[in-house]
Amino acid sequence: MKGVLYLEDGTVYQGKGFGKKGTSVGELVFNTSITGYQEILTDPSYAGQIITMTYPLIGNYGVNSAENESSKIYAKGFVTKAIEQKPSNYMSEQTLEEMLKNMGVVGVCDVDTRSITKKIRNEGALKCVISNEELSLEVLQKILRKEQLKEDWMKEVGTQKVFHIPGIGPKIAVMDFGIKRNILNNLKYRNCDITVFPYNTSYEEIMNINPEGVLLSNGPGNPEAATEAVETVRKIIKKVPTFGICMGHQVLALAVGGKTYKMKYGHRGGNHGVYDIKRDRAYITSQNHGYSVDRESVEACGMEITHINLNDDTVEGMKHKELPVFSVQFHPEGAPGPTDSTYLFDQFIDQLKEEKKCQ
Ligand SMILES: NC(=O)CC[C@H](N)C(=O)O
Repeated sequence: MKGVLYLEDGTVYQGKGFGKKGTSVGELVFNTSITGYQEILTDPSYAGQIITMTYPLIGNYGVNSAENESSKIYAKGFVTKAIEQKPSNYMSEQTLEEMLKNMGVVGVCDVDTRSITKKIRNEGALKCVISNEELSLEVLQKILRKEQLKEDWMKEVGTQKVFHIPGIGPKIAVMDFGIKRNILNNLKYRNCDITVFPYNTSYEEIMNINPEGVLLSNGPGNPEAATEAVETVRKIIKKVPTFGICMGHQVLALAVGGKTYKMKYGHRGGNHGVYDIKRDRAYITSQNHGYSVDRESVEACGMEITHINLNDDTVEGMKHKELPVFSVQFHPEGAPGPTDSTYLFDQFIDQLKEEKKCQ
């Protein structure tokens, strides 16, 4: 089966097809992780995107459903140099190709992923059509032109119904913009009593459960499209300690009156150095975002910068100067090592205890 990527600037990459037979349009991005392809694919924050892995050998330890970050793949396509068909891992249940077929994702391999990455780095994330259906370039071009990229994915990928995970610890309300399972696991591990709310839940409904803390999740799309959530978060942070992760961090920035912007090609990978200013420590972090918070805009709205990206100095974390409200752009639950930056979940829980003492 042949496979092809056709980019909006007319560039064509031809290779082999794998996964589901089909054609789809998305934003072409690259991820620099060496492992974690399964967590990457099932991270809902990739909705609408076509993921190119820069590491050439993908699929070598197979797939184990316990590692999924959600029950679906929201990405539109997957691109790798080589895909391993005979994984070696006693926990593997299926090959990556089988997973992509079962979950309906189009794959292309045997293309020069270094050249694709260079292209994205030079020109920014590009609109692209991925296909393994052997269509002509004219047809692909038409499909590419016809389809618009969506920006408000966060409104549909999260839970559609409120659900509760009982616990004996602090009562946490989660605003779900497309949450990764491991964020919930980190709260469960700390015994939290968790209620997860769909996008568009009103401030009143969230406050009805009397939460001790609110967690703003990760999620796909442009944070500026999450207008309803921004309004709700604006009210919440005045009343309840809040912790934002990735999209949650960006929504918080907008809620305090700051700005976000689209980066040229974003940060996606398990190897991004981040400096924690207060702890005077650097952490290797897991990341997946295409937007970023504008530093001056949030500093002018009562926020203090707590974390900085060591590659490009962008904002990686912030906290409110007066309220118990903080956030990070990277994924503390995505620890590339065993627990690297999970101290942030402890910081959140400690803050709730402090607040309780003061009441
Ligand atoms: N992982 C996330 O929450 C991503 C946030 C946002 N969609 C971005 O790309 O910047």
